[in-house]
Amino acid sequence: MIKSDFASKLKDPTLLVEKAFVAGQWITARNGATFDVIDPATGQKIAAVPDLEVEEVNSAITAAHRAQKPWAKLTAKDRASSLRTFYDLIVASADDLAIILTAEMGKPLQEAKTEVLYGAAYVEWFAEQAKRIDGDVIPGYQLDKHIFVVKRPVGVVGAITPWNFPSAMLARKLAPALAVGCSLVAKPAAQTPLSALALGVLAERAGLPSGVLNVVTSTDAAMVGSTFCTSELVRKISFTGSTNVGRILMRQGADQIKKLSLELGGNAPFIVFDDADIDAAVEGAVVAKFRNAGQTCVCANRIYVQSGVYKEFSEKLSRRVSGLKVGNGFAKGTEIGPLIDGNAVKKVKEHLENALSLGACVTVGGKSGEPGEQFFSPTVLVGVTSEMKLAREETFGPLAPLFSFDTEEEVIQMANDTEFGLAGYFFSRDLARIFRVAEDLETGMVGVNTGLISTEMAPFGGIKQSGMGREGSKYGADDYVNIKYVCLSVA
Ligand SMILES: NC(=O)C1=CN([C@@H]2O[C@H](COP(=O)(O)OP(=O)(O)OC[C@H]3O[C@@H](n4cnc5c(N)ncnc54)[C@H](OP(=O)(O)O)[C@@H]3O)[C@@H](O)[C@H]2O)C=CC1
Ligand SMILES: O=C(O)CCCC(=O)O
Repeated sequence: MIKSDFASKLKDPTLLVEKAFVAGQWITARNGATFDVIDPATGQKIAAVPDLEVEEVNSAITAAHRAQKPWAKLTAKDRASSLRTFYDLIVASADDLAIILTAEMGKPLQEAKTEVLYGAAYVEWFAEQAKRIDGDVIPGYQLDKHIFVVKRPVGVVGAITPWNFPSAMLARKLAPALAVGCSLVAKPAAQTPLSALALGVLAERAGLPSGVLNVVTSTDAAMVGSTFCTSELVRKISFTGSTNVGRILMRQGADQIKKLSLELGGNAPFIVFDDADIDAAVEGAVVAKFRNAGQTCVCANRIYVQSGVYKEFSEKLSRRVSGLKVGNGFAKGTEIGPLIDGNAVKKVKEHLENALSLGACVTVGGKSGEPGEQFFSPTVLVGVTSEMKLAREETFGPLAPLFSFDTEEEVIQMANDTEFGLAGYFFSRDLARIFRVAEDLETGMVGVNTGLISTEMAPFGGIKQSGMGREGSKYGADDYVNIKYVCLSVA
């Protein structure tokens, strides 16, 4: 049983479950194995969930397969109505879901609530879109030929989600999948299974038929991934996480030409031109860099500042960052929570030390271990160059490195000099430049004069090694349907 403090804060304690959700049943592992969920702020165990094995993952896939066709046979309006009920339940439980999220992942409570509502917005959006999975009629190539285009659900979807957005990343996969008539088996990150299980509770309450949504928990992510990829019943994998694991899934899915959506790592450039509103650029940089303590795939990883405003921008950003409050996500006013684990802290330290050894200087931050082992103070680095590790690798932590540049041409070349292409940001007031740079950045998403681009209404996704497919918007359903054309001969 859970005895942690956070559990006593819940208005509805039944949202906190320590069982997996398979075929409409809340199950333990057949061999009784469990694994611990740890609060990254305190290092304390907060729950233990089943450590499922391959047989149980296959049971979930079979259940999803059994449930899928009857679910797809419902009218779009009926599916929309179930999703709308699910959305209403998520919103009604947002405070509790945020508490669970902060406890397992560490982000500040207010940010956790924002994430829960952001995820819910995908459910609402796709409840609306469910009724708009329109086909087409194309003029025939002969007088008797009539060409109808219909969109059919791909079938069972295997979804693998990361720890950094444990609620929203699952919501934005399950919402389009269920809206178009797919069923889904979700595997949340082992570090953050509780938010996904809580969504399972609400899906059940919303009356989603058994097996339409399953949540399997396991420490053997490689087993779950390969089971999804090799099962003939799973027709599509939707993954958010590291580029490395994305590659593994692509290789494993190759034999069956598995349909894939991959939302992978980024190395986002954030550019401040001489003509920018510097105060707005500072605010944009704080959001783009320090949201979720820098643990977001769209976080600014490389901040390029034109030489004429470098001093002003670095001073203003350093001042602003020095005011950010670091602490336990449950503490009032906390803006930066802990990093997810010791490896995350190690990576930030490594990037920092490498940059310092090559000549960079810290203007603010640079310290770890306060108020706990997994905390890292928000840091600004000046004198950064492209030889440093942080220019090539995603830091995934609260480290803001400031590069200097002189010309637009030079910065576009620097910004695009990466195998990643997820998000890019820039600040400028020159309209012609805005169009040029927005077109020239090799990324799937561009924020102009803003550091926040995430919304359920826009197509989220990357190019190059940042992945394939889009989540959200009217395009988001495309990844979950097959296009079929019917050629009808009526003379
Ligand atoms: N695009 C993004 O949003 C994210 C990017 N990242 C990047 O990746 C780095 C490492 O983070 P990490 O959490 O290790 O990311 P991973 O890619 O390892 O984890 C993401 C998800 O994939 C699962 N997974 C791990 N290995 C496999 C496998 N062989 N087959 C199938 N699924 C697998 C994980 O399970 P489990 O947790 O149980 O191991 C988790 O559910 C970060 O520092 C960051 O740079 C990380 C998270 C999100
Ligand atoms: O880091 C991620 O994988 C998700 C990005 C969150 C968002 O802004 O949608």
